[in-house]
Amino acid sequence: MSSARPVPFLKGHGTENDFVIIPDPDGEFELSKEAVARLCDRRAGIGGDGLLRAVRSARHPEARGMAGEAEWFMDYRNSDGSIAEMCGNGVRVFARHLVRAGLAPAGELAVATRAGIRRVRLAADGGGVTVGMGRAALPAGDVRVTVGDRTWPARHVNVGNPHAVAFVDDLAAAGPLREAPGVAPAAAYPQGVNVEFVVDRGPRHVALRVYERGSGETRSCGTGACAVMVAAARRDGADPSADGNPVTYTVDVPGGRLVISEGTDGGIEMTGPAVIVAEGMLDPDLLAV
Ligand SMILES: N[C@@H](CCC[C@H](N)C(=O)O)C(=O)O
Repeated sequence: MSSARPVPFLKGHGTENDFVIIPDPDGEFELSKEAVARLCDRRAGIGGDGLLRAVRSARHPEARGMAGEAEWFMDYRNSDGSIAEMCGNGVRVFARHLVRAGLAPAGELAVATRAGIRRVRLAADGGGVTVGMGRAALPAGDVRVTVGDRTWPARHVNVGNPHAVAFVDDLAAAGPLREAPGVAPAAAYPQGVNVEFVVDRGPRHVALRVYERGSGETRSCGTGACAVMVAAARRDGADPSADGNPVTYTVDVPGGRLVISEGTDGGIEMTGPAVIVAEGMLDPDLLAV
């Protein structure tokens, strides 16, 4: 242990997509890729699908321009230490942490992310958390997802981060997902991609498995669930901005359930749980890797 002070951390999850949270209001910590991977390691660290660093927007170069609207910046990292634009489950957990720690009032709060500002609604005493996830973009062009000798057509959906959504007959058909599925054409996703496999469960009710860029298969992905909702709505002929009616889908993930709506302005809202399960102190050497 070095002479540096221990560093506070928390652990939380949203539909079992789990995160290490590092409060860093003044942006003091240089978190290397290696340090994040170590913290997210389930044996050598705390363990998590990703890491959320809570920095005041005014103290982070990527968020300074949003500081007037959003006091806090969610610096999100995948478990391999790579940076991502946005995390839908993470932003709910992030908001839960801020309110629980008295750093933001319950009600509506704006969070700065690399994909822009996200507005989150939550009560002080727990319950579901609702996030305005912005609009989805659906770039044209055919995309295909391959696992072993199976290939499925997929829909390219961007909800701040990139997704390939494949409708399948059976979630087990994707196999154990120990490796990233193949996605073609690679040029469609120059920064890599998150892949969702989806089955129908009933009218406007789907279930998914996800292989996340930078984290592998996880128990849930909030942005992935939003991408799936939009892909399912378009497949089902529902386009709220063209039809004038909002559309709501229930999206089951291995770790729980998310409810997702697309409004007539194209804005997506996601509601789901956000739980803090532990807090403690880290050996500062872990951050210095
Ligand atoms: N689990 C997240 C998504 C995290 C980022 C993703 N792996 C990426 O690299 O884009 C979610 O809940 O949205």
